[in-house]
Amino acid sequence: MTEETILELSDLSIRFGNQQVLNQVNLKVKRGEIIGYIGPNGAGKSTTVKIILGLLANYHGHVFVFGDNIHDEPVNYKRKIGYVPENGEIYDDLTASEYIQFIGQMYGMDQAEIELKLDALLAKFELTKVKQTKISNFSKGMKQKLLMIASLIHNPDLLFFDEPLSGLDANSVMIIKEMMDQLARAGKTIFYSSHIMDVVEKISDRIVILNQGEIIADGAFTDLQAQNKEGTLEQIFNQLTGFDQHEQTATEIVEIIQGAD
Ligand SMILES: Nc1ncnc2c1ncn2[C@@H]1O[C@H](COP(=O)(O)OP(=O)(O)OP(=O)(O)O)[C@@H](O)[C@H]1O
Repeated sequence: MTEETILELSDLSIRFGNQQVLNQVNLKVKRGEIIGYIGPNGAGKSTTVKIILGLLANYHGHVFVFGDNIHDEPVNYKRKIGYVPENGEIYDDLTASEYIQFIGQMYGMDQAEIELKLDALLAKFELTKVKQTKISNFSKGMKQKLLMIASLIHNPDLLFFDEPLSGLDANSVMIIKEMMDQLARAGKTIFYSSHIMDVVEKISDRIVILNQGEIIADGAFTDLQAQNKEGTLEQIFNQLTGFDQHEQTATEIVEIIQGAD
């Protein structure tokens, strides 16, 4: 088993105005790892991914992908990356086929390979019938499947999945979870962000918890369990992020909705 580092963040920091959004984040990710990158809303998860993808430049520290500093090698590494964004920008006026063709061409794939993989993947995701349909007519789950195809068509080595299961039905969720496991075993590295704790708990080799721009836990689920009193990832997460008010907050919301007597 190789110990090759695929991704390294070294003292990664960024601020927006007065807000320190990432504060000296250090992380090394090995080939074949599935990293569950989790944290409360606003913790800085998407910001981390955007920096790694080269979409934000005003950061401090260093980002190494496949061994190269992305500051010195800003384009080449992107060919081997796949990305499912949380709120997928998808070109509604294109058909499913046109969209995937466009993505495949962007990655420099040849036409025959795009066609072959497109048809095969559409069939597996049960989208063959809508190959020539405009994306604006797709359901949420259908769009999500198309984003998944777009992120994988060029056989990337490093995948960023931000809530990839959003809107998918139970059968599709099982396929994607199994697919991620098999991709990792084939040597792909997956950086997985989600708020669905039981999925993160089951699928991740390693869980990194980000809170207010800082890593507050990093280890296998069993390590996190050993270090904390709580049992499930959801409980560990709530304990580490200092949240024990869910019942009280829910009660107050219900009171507001119902109005004071
Ligand atoms: N371009 C920007 N300009 C100003 N502030 C920003 C910008 N991008 C992100 N932020 C702020 O940085 C913080 C972290 O945002 P980010 O989207 O990284 O959080 P997140 O952990 O992905 O949250 P969520 O779980 O809600 O998706 C938030 O307070 C957000 O308002």
